[in-house]
Amino acid sequence: MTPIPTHRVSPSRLFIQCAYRFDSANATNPPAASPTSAGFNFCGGVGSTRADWQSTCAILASKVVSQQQDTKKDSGNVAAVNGHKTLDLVPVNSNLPKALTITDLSPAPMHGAKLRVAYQGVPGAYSEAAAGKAYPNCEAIPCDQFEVAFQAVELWIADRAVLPVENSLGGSIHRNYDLLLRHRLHIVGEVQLAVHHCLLALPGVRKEYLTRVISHPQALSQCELTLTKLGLNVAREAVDDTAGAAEFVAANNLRDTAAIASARAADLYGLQILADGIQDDSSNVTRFVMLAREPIIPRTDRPFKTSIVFAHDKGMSVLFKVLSAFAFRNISLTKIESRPHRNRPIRLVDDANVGTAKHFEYMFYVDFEASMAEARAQNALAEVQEFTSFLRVLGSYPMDMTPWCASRDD
Ligand SMILES: O=C(O)C(=O)C[C@]1(C(=O)O)C=C[C@@H](O)C=C1
Repeated sequence: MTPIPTHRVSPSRLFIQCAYRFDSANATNPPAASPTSAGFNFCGGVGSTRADWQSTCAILASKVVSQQQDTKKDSGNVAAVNGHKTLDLVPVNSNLPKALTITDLSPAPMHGAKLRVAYQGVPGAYSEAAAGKAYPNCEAIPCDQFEVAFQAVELWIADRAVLPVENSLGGSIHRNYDLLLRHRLHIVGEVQLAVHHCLLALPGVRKEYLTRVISHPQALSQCELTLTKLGLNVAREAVDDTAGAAEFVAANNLRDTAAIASARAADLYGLQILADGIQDDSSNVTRFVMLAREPIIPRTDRPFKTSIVFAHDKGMSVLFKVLSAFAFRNISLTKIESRPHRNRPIRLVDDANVGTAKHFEYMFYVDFEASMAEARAQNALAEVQEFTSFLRVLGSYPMDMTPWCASRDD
């Protein structure tokens, strides 16, 4: 069997300060939670008893309601952008040149050419298709590792990176959650892609000849049951990306190995499709996020999502308190993920001199359905900061609302 090469992993570098970073190192001087625009001041410390906590929650909930009513009253020609109100005072005259707005400045730098979008994999990878869906007509730049896609943006080789974060069958792509934290890029969008896997082999090869199936680990796990149903109880080996697996089979003229990849990969690398639609569920979908060096300006005129990551040191029911900061403001959470805290994996808890218990420490990633331009989101985060030792907004970005379709031509 031809061994599968391992790829180089480049070291990480360059850190850019996050525009929305709330850092508990500055906890004595917390950032204003837009108190003037919302008529709502940041709530101070929360008492330690259950009664204290419940009454704080009740106060918060009533303030949120009155704040929402106030916002409705003074809407009119005043727009709230990131907690600041802007007035539209100039009468419209269509003959005059239109003033540039902040949103004209925030989209992609175009270099007079196509937007350059880095993705992990080689042409034919699903990440390439996601890049095309997110930015039609972009120049997709293949990268051998996720880390390299991050660096391509950090070093201005690319304008955006597109990164898979979760799949409806395989779950979260944990490595990318860790990378989001290690790098300083901002999430500026999301895109969901129907993933339709094919079993690919050299022309003339039959299923009976196969001794091995290779693909990206996510693709292998998404097709696990179907492979067994097809009688392919052969070795399954993980490689860096699906299209790379197809390319490898073709380049090495392997007649005993099949790849799981897209129909486009079959075309590109001259392979035949032995079986079509081999994902274990026809509604197999992967969610990708788009990353940029600068955040986009959050808006309120369309549905937005915000992604945060936080950690906490100690305290009772911290996770409950954090999640209720969203619940009391009717903000829906769409995702929660925990990852081991790399810098502080474990915490020792003194148990009244009897002994010490060890607790694992985590970073929590939460996605919620609100824009950072909304006072309710700003207030929720100001409150979350009270309970956490670290809080970072990874991005506030438009939700992918495109109707989902399971077809291969999606
Ligand atoms: O290997 C590819 O083609 C990829 O784009 C990566 C990836 C992933 O990481 O999940 C993307 C979508 C599919 O879920 C399978 C693999």
